[in-house]
Amino acid sequence: MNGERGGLRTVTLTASDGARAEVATHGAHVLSWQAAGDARERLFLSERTELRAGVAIRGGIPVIFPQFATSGPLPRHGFARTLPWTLVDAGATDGGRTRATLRLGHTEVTQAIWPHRFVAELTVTIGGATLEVALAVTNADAAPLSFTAALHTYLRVADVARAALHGLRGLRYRDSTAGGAERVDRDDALTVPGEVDRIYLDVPTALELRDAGAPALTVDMDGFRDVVVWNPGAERAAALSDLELGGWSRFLCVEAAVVAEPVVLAPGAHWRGAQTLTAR
Ligand SMILES: O=P(O)(O)OC[C@H]1O[C@@H](O)[C@H](O)[C@@H](O)[C@@H]1O
Repeated sequence: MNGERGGLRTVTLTASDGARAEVATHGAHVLSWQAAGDARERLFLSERTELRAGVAIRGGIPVIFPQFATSGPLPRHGFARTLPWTLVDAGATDGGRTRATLRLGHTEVTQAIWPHRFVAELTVTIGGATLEVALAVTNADAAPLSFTAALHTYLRVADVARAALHGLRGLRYRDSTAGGAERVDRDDALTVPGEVDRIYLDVPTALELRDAGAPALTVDMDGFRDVVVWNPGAERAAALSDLELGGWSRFLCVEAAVVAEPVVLAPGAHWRGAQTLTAR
């Protein structure tokens, strides 16, 4: 079902079991998700975010492509999150779930700053307790292309100070709050005492977010090797003009990512990465 939110066109997906998600064509951005039989909103969306063409949305699931953060010459986090995508398919799947696919290809605008021909597709599938978001990229050029990417998922929590992310113990991470210093996580669970900005490398297992105010949520990755965990903390959040007062305490970003080693695609080659959230 097509609609509008702010100044953006949206597609609302409703599965037969009542699961629901809203996706803006701008950025192929998932704005909202509710699991079947549970009215709780699972994603955080800032009350102060702008919803208009060309502007990055604070919350939901920004699609980061073809550059993570400032790791290259492109605008921070690439251009996919601020460009219009095209809805190419929506409807029920054979398994009784509901899905929508949006596409972004090269244009004069992208080629002016990133001289590659590509097709990116984002497929959002809901049903039961899960939301699956899959990013697929095809190199439509005669030369190899390389990119980094992430699904910058803002998971809603009641209070980030009482939330804990399990499954990272023993893994290496780059600490972006310490100039990218590499460390090994020795904690039973990641908690958020202040700013957290880490790139975990080669994450082999599912993660579980436990939040004192809501049932747990698991995050599964397929094709994405890394996981970025980010929360600005109170001090840095104060400088984010698109985040409401105290908003930082109501989310933890857990981002399926491919950052440490860029994906390199030969001409005609294809890559796919997916993140599945499951409400417990
Ligand atoms: O404010 P932006 O551009 O949406 O980025 C938010 C954050 O995104 C995270 O992925 C990065 O690790 C952080 O360093 C960054 O601050």
